[in-house]
Amino acid sequence: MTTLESKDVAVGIIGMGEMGKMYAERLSRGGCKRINVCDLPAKFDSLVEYCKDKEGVVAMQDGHLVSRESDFIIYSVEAEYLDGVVKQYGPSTKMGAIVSGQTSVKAPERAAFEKYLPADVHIISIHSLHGPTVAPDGQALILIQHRATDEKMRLVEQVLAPLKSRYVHLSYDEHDEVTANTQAVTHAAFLSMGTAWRCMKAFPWETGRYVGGIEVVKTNITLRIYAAKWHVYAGLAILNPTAKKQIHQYASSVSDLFKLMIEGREDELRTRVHAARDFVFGQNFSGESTPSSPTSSPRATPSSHASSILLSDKALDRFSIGSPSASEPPPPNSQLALLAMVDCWHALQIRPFVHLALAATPVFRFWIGVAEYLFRSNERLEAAIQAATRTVDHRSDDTEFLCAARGWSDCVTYGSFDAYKQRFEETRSFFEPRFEESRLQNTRMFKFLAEEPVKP
Ligand SMILES: NC(=O)C1=CN([C@@H]2O[C@H](COP(=O)(O)OP(=O)(O)OC[C@H]3O[C@@H](n4cnc5c(N)ncnc54)[C@H](OP(=O)(O)O)[C@@H]3O)[C@@H](O)[C@H]2O)C=CC1
Ligand SMILES: O=C(O)C(=O)Cc1ccc(O)cc1
Repeated sequence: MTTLESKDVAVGIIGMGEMGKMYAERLSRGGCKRINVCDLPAKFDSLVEYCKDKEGVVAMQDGHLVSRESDFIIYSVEAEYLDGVVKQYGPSTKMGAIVSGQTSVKAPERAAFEKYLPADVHIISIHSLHGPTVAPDGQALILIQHRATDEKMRLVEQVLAPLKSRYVHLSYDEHDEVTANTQAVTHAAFLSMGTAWRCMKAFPWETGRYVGGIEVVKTNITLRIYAAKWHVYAGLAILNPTAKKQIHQYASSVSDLFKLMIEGREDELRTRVHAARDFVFGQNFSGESTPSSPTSSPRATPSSHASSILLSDKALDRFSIGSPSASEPPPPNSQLALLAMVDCWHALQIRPFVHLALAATPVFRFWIGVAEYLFRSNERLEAAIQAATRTVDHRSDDTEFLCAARGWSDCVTYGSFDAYKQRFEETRSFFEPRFEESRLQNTRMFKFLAEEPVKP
């Protein structure tokens, strides 16, 4: 049998949604000679129209035809439907082909592949750690060599080279653990902020309370998530068993800290927040550090937090949306969402900077960046702790935030896609009139992040 060279590999894509299209376009522009694609048979005519001006991209009626004619087949469908789609088309896979999946959660993908694919095909899964509107260049692309020779692995690396992504080799289990720690719990925080603001019945940048600096990141990313497809977030949270645990801990951290806040237990709050800070950011994180807390983990070594993003207020202000009318500076924010995030990482012994170096999405990079902005300054952290226990400016928002975090956690724990969709769409409708404006600012803000080197 002759060895297939990457230039002769016929790629197949089943599911021509946003990610499928992004891959087809990149591979076509990169010189891939043949890319067989399909979506649902009912959308065949529009797919033919789409393929017209794409060199080498061939529309097919269904996944049977794609599977029979392709050497490297990528399933790029909703996580919830993957099992059924692989069941349907998997048995038609060409003998000796490599089968892959783009799904954001791998446990169900692995189960479906092992169950339905013929024994004579190879399995190498993939996952681009960015959304379809972010250029893949330099972004992490996870590769999972599950049932394949090293030679097939090299072939996949060559075929995907036009994406110019940074390859990260993981196992299926490692993938799901890392993405639960990075994506799922991060999304839970932003989804909860969005729900809370919707329940407050006001755009956050118009209340005078979420203006400038890291508040800009919070509002922009929240709107970015709600403008995207709900099934992507639902799938990676509901179908990843590790994610349930992380999201539940996040809600518990929000609840624990909120109770300390409203009961005015400032010292206890400070001790807990400092312990979390010391674990995540290390005890000697800056010249302004307070003495280490007795409860801090001995495992918090400087090497575990080697990289930082170091956002600055001024850099972020220019990405604001709306025209905040507040004539006075906003009242200090209790920063419950961020305090709880770092507390959650501490409770679960998660080292976010390890994930940052390994396999971070752009959204996660921003989220660590804002956490770091708050936690690496004693002055800012102390202002948040005092605002949390001594002022009531953010109490209503924080009350809604707690309800929202619990609500998202329950929804994920119960595993209800319908409830998830309904929750998501209620908040999506609230923010929708401002999506276009925030899309423009998000594009600029993410470009800024891409150009800003992670500082050693
Ligand atoms: N969007 C993102 O940011 C990222 C997504 N991913 C993952 O990639 C996968 C695809 O996501 P994305 O492209 O965003 O989602 P989309 O909804 O845009 O695309 C999925 C496509 O698959 C189609 N489809 C469903 N069933 C079949 C079938 N039986 N045969 C052929 N096509 C079918 C869908 O049709 P219909 O809409 O009619 O159901 C849709 O067009 C998901 O698993 C997601 O988790 C990974 C990285 C990033
Ligand atoms: O960066 C994020 O977390 C996003 O929201 C975009 C995203 C969504 C799903 C993925 O599987 C990968 C990236």
